[in-house]
Amino acid sequence: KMSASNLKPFTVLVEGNIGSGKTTFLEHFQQFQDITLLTEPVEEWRNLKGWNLLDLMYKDPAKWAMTFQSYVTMTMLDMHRRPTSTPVKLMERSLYSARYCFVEHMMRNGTLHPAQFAVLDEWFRFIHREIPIDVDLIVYLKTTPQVVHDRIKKRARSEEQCVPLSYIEELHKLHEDWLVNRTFAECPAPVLMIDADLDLSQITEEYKKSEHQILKRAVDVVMQ
Ligand SMILES: Cc1cc2cn([C@H]3C[C@H](O)[C@@H](CO)O3)c(=O)nc2[nH]1
Repeated sequence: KMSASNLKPFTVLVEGNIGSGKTTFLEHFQQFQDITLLTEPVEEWRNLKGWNLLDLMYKDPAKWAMTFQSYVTMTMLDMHRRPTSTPVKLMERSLYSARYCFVEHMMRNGTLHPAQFAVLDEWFRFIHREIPIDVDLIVYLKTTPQVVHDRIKKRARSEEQCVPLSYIEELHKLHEDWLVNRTFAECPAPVLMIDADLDLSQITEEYKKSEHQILKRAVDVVMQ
């Protein structure tokens, strides 16, 4: 029974590298009224009381990565905890990709000082232990670094223009280790992989496949 104030909607995390088409994927599901879409709050990261934390972070990572990632953590927790009245909730990225992809990368490459990493890691562990975060499915938009690097250039989001291919490659490897190889971190839900290298015209077929899986699983879960 799909109660109106749905306490535990079927929650899907949409994960993938920068430029992998997450926002486009979410927009595809706007056609369904039974789904709440929560896109990544990039605009909040670009304007917190007038401060563009995203730009500050890209311009001087050593100085601003900690500030940026701690604000990202708060905005992600806000999204996880957002009550929805629909039976299905799609979220762009998560506390998990925040910790296992971005923070992990910034610690490994020395952008985050070990003491800063320790604080962010403790925040993640505390939240993970004390606050129920429900995830039922992860849709992984799998891409190759060169393809998304070209898209980032085309998309021309100003803050990202200096992002080197090496950064995209490292983020790709962390997504693969987390969601595919399962080498270093827990995966909180089953993973549905989508070939997101496909360009817009071809990818709608790919989305339709996931549509069936998402809506079918959602019905199974909610009708239990
Ligand atoms: C959870 C999470 C999302 C996220 C995005 N970003 C960056 C990558 C992109 O340039 C931009 C929008 O996704 O923000 C980041 O540095 N750290 C993040 N952590």
